[in-house]
Amino acid sequence: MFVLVNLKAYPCDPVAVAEAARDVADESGARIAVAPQAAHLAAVADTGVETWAQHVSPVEHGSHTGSTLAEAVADAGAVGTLLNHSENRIKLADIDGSLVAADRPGLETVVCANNPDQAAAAAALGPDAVAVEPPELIGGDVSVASADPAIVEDSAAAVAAVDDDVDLFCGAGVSSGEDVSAAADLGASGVLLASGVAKADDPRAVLRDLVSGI
Ligand SMILES: O=C(CO)COP(=O)(O)O
Repeated sequence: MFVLVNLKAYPCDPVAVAEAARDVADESGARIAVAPQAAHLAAVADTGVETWAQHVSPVEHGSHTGSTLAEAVADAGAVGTLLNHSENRIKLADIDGSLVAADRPGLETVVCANNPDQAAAAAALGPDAVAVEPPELIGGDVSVASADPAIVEDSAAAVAAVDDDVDLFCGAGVSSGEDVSAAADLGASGVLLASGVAKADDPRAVLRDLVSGI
């Protein structure tokens, strides 16, 4: 199971979380990545943790003020990017364009979706993975795997029906090893989470618990 920690715009110390994630990945052998603010990518990557961007724009080098260029996030040390997060929805054509952009410097890609139909549509665009995250459960205390197990199972089936090579991740409310195991049992091969780590008093302890069942 891949554990992808999205720091969103939370007021945590991205380097401290990254160091904890790096250490827990090293000691457990689990795959853990951290997706900080774009401005913090280099500092996070310098810790040695696997580093992801939260978004890249559907643009090439050129006159695109305010964009997040895929090559720039890769230069800063990112190896993957989220796209179409529930809090940063983009048009279908732009998801496609951002996937093309991410592919240029070889970034791995996870496209977020609200439900199985969107997961299937996202899978058709050929990302490495689709992450299903019901918006109403994001930031809450109850994991998607216990609150809505069917959405994970149905999304896994929907994605597999479109393209067997696309992985299915899930997220929203994931904060414990039990949640990660439950997600795996439902057919997910990764989890996407944020507040459980970014808002924790002791992110290292939460990360250790998250990977305890992997
Ligand atoms: O949106 C999410 C991860 O990208 C999920 O957020 P929470 O883990 O805070 O529910």
